[in-house]
Amino acid sequence: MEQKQIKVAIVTGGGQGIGEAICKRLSQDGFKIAVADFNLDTATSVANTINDNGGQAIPVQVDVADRESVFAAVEKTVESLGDLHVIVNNAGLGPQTPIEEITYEQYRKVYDVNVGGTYWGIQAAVKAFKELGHGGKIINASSQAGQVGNPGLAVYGGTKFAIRGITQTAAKDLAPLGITVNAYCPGIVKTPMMMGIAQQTADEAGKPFEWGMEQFAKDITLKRLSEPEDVAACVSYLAGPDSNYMTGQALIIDGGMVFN
Ligand SMILES: NC(=O)C1=CN([C@@H]2O[C@H](COP(=O)(O)OP(=O)(O)OC[C@H]3O[C@@H](n4cnc5c(N)ncnc54)[C@H](O)[C@@H]3O)[C@@H](O)[C@H]2O)C=CC1
Ligand SMILES: CC(=O)C(C)=O
Repeated sequence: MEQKQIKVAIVTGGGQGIGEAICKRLSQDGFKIAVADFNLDTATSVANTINDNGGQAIPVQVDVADRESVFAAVEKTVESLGDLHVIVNNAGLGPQTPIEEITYEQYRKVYDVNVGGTYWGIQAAVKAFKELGHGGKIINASSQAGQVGNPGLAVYGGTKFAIRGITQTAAKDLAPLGITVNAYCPGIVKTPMMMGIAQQTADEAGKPFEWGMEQFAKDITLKRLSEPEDVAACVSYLAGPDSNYMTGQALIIDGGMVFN
């Protein structure tokens, strides 16, 4: 029987929402976790909860839009936790940006975090995997909004389509190094980001919050909003050994958002 080896994962945007659920789930799966977030307070709170529950976690402050900051976060993870096997490039921004009102600043900010953060996370992880002398798993956050156009989300959706393309390309580039690269595409998940998008949509139409959420939730096949833990369960599969022969894929969570 194969010996269970303790593995190490870094999760960006781990301080709240989907990233927090991923940190907690991968800890339950036996990973040591670096909870990496722009917000050190929330990262520390998530790491403390994991440690209080018998896991091993450290908080790491990172700005994923800043290449040096991402490399430093990955280096700190390896120094503190002894290894690195998985990076989850989860941090993202999702503002509503009606097409005629997109500004240069909005476009730059969202692309720097969502797309830049994915490039830098991939590069920093590859450097660490090479130095450690083994392969690894890179997991990127796309979205159902990276499969189909969503109203008012031209900037965000553009980044999430880009992340699918980067995932496919990196999978081919990195396969010779024993590194797999996959993405997860959540539907509509109960997190602060999604609440913000629904509120902004409602405000722009002069309608209540529930109407704003319904614009995104009406096509969900399973007829309920996704919990962050639903997404974390899929990421658990991508981070674990059962997905070893899978690369370049974008795992769609609630296909109904896409196939309706
Ligand atoms: N909530 C949803 O319905 C969906 C979310 N997603 C994706 O899942 C990922 C997580 O989303 P949520 O948990 O909903 O978001 P959220 O807004 O609730 O949490 C995002 C986390 O990322 C951190 N963050 C933001 N900018 C950062 C930066 N520059 N450097 C480091 N950390 C930064 C924030 O501090 C926060 O803790 C995002 O990539 C998002 O695009 C995809 C599909 C649906
Ligand atoms: C936030 C998001 O990814 C949506 C609406 O698909």
